[in-house]
Amino acid sequence: MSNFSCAILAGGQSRRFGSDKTLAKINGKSFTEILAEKLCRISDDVLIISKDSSKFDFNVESCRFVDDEYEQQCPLVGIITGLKKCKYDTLFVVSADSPFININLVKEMYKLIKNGDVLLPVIDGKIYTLFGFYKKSSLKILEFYFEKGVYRLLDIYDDLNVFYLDNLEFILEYDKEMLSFLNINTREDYERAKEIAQKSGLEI
Ligand SMILES: Nc1nc2c(ncn2[C@@H]2O[C@H](COP(=O)(O)OP(=O)(O)OP(=O)(O)O)[C@@H](O)[C@H]2O)c(=O)[nH]1
Repeated sequence: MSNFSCAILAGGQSRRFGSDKTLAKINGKSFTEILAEKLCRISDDVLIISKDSSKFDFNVESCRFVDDEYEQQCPLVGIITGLKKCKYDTLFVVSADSPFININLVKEMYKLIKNGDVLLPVIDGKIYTLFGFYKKSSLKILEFYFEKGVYRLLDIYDDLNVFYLDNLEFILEYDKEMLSFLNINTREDYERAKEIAQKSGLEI
């Protein structure tokens, strides 16, 4: 087991999806449950963070359901809640709409964290804010911005020591198809995800 906690952010509004996407299923399991099962293989402290944990109807060993500390709707709230409640100093953060994450990539990324506050992958210039590691050392700054009403993560990183993992080869070594970065935002994304799961026979 690794020495980091994991937070599955499952508290969004799913406006583009049209219904709560964190409960949408592939092969009979919700995205959230698929992620919980994967992450509990690499961490003994997995938090499923949402606005109302009673919406979930599954249980996975070493996973805890946690309610957001604040009512505002944004991933920043989920991250702050996770950092306050997690057992380890380092928290892997992932959005609940990414059921295809590769846990070997997550483990290898963790090894790259040295003294920084945050580690985030960058692909084709895009920063993946919800597939990365956040240390407890980032909490004060995150809360400071939240209290000022700045909720957009990209507006906060300048004040944190962020390690940007801008190394495509490294990522491809563990996740050839880069499915870790596939977010399911719309119904079209959902249909595509079901096809991917079926075609590749992927263990998702
Ligand atoms: N815990 C928690 N997670 C959140 C919150 N807001 C968004 N998330 C999660 O953050 C991830 C990214 O959210 P988005 O896809 O940008 O937003 P969304 O509200 O889910 O979807 P849209 O309404 O279509 O933008 C998703 O996994 C959400 O469930 C929040 O307030 N609390």
